Amino acid sequence: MKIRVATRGSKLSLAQTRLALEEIRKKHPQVDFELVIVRTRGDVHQDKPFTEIGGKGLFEREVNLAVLEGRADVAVHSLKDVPSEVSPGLVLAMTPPRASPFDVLVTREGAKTLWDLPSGAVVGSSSARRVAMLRRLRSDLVYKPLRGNVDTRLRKLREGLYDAIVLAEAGLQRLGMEVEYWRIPPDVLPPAPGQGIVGVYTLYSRGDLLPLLEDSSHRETMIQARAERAFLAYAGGGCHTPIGAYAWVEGGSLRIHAAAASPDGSKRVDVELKGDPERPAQLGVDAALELRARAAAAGIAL
Ligand SMILES: NCc1[nH]cc(CCC(=O)O)c1CC(=O)O
Repeated sequence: MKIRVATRGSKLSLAQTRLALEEIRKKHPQVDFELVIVRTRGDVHQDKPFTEIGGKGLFEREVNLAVLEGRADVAVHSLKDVPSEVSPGLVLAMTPPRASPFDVLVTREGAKTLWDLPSGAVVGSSSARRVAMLRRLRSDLVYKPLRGNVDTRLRKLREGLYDAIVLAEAGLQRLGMEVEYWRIPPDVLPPAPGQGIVGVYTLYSRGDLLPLLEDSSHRETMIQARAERAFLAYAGGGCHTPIGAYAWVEGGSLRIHAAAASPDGSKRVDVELKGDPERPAQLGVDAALELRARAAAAGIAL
């Protein structure tokens, strides 16, 4: 049996895709894979703002098109980059074990904390979530947009364009980068829903593939993925709303922490709930509705 795998061709995408395929192969050594590398508009225009080339999630949709058009059987994504409404017809069928869900601060001097940066220091990030949540604690720092792949971002830091940058720990781990950093506690900066999770998507109708994918999937990661994705779908955040959520299993129950902030960081609301690991989507929805109510009461527009 051969599975055609649609993926972006960046170093990080290929590392993530390889990880997912290795996980499937552990259970199903007879399966062969063929990569279908999709060169998306996001790979061609690295430096333009998202809004100019079609908005967040566009590149993932271009990869999904290969599945929808029958040029591939599955599509592999970094879950946090998949828009809240996934392309119609596709289901999340498999996730390898999650890497770190957390964000890290990399400064030019190494592993310095947010509180070690001098007033006026320039922090690079294009994420509304990262900027708003950090601005809340350090409104005296200067936040500047920063795009590009992980290598590019680290290069811009080394070149002195920034004093510090914020990255996903998962990206650094998967690329095997040896950089010193400070892991930002999740209560300071709640992760993006799905951060650190790789998702393998296929069509609902692929009854021939779904069982094979499902039994290669890492159970706890899939529970986290379902809770965080349901949260995202119901939180109603546009791509520029600073929201974060992280679900984890602890002592037999499923927990979720979610937060929303105003873009300038002046307001923030948090929600922590416990639920049944057998019903992860329910917990995600509950957390989203509770967060929306608290955000509305605090005057934060979601
Ligand atoms: N938006 C870019 C992106 N998409 C996925 C990752 C790696 C982390 C992950 O797999 O969630 C990154 C890099 C980053 O945010 O620093």
